[in-house]
Amino acid sequence: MGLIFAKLWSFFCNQEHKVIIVGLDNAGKTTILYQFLMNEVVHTSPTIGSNVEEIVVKNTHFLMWDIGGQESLRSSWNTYYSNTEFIILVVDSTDRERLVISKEELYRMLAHEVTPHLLYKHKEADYTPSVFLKDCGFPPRRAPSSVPRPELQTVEECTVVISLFSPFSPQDLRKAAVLIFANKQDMKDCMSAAEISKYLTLSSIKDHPWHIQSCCALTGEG
Ligand SMILES: Nc1nc2c(ncn2[C@@H]2O[C@H](COP(=O)(O)OP(=O)(O)OP(=O)(O)O)[C@@H](O)[C@H]2O)c(=O)[nH]1
Ligand SMILES: [Mg+2]
Repeated sequence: MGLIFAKLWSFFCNQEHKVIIVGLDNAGKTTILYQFLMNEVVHTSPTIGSNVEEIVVKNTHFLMWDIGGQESLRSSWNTYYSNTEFIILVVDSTDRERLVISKEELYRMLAHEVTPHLLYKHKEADYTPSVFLKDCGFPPRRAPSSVPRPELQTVEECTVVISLFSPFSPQDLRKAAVLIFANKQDMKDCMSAAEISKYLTLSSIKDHPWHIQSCCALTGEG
């Protein structure tokens, strides 16, 4: 009996938690990732695609995805959403001009779900369930290839189909907690976490746990 509990305990303790690190280009995401991993500042160049690292904190494993923040890459952030438990949004606290874009990206992300355009596309002949599931953010290996194309009319029907094929919810970020890093606090004239929180209207976020933290990725403070 004790052995079973021990096994269950180790199974849950060793579970991997998926974290995505998002934010505009130059916000400091990659610097933060490697500060977490190595307690060091690494030389970075703009991330094309993503970096992924596993970080273990007190026997809890986190799979951290650092996703490139350039404008052309932001439309593919949603391909990283499936099974995400934590979102880290990194904001460059000196970048007042683009805080509005960070805000737009934050709310676009939180509103992400199976959108009607997927349903519309589904009516096209070559839009197979595997393509549909892939568009919903599931890895290709989870998408069944041999099942016939179901006739889906509503978001609810899609949700049922997806729940049959995948353990994940199509609204992948629905339960994700959000941590906002107000980075570059070492810089003169940077905005405080309180200012950023107010501008991003974080208090209006009711359906996700969230927290804002000021930090400096260069020193590891915060
Ligand atoms: N002063 C200061 N500079 C920082 C801080 N964090 C990151 N930087 C610098 O900001 C620049 C961009 O950092 P990155 O970590 O590459 O930014 P990123 O968010 O990964 O950018 P993309 O990969 O293009 O999305 C680098 O020159 C970093 O050294 C910080 O806390 N303070
Ligand atoms: Mg980067």
